[in-house]
Amino acid sequence: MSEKSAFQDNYPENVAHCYGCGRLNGHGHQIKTHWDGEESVTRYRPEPFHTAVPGYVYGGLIASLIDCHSTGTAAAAMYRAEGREMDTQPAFRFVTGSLHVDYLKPTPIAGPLEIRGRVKAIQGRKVIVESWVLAEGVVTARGEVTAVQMPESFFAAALPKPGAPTA
Ligand SMILES: CCCCCCCCCC(=O)SCCNC(=O)CCNC(=O)[C@H](O)C(C)(C)COP(=O)(O)OP(=O)(O)OC[C@H]1O[C@@H](n2cnc3c(N)ncnc32)[C@H](O)[C@@H]1OP(=O)(O)O
Repeated sequence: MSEKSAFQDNYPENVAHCYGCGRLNGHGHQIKTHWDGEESVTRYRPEPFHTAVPGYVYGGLIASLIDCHSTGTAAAAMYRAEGREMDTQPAFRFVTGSLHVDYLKPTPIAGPLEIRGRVKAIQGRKVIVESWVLAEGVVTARGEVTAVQMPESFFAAALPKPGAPTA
């Protein structure tokens, strides 16, 4: 992996459609996360339609940014722990087990946001990541995600059952 490529650019194609972080989801946020020393960092510019109260960002977007920033950080941390590049096999794939967000201050919608994360613990198949959202250097939200390595059954469950009606 080049130092410049984002964590999400290395996700295998079959997990690259996530609304928050999938590079193959044209309707999604397509966040890009990198290491900055021991911290991970994502920069994201909200759009006017991400409004909660005029002038401020919708909390669901903030939760989504924390979520995908943190699951990406979890995956990158597991590669780091094994001394492996993110484009090597077998791939680590993480999903959200739990997502907690504290909204500390209204988040201004004008200007870019920075999401920063730090790994609190790696425990077996689980990585706990603490993340912060900053607007103009001020922390407006804090989150904690327990990311769990995705079991293979996750893929099987997503496949339509033979004979099942389609929407
Ligand atoms: C890197 C590529 C990533 C690309 C996609 C990123 C998308 C990320 C953002 C998302 O939106 S993901 C979608 C939302 N999340 C889900 O739909 C997950 C639904 N839940 C599940 O599929 C399963 O419950 C889960 C995979 C999370 C856990 O099932 P397992 O059968 O693997 O759990 P298991 O019982 O073996 O527990 C493994 C460890 O995780 C812990 N754990 C399980 N569920 C948890 C939970 N919900 N919260 C916190 N911890 C949890 C569990 O306690 C245990 O810890 P310990 O080893 O310390 O005992």
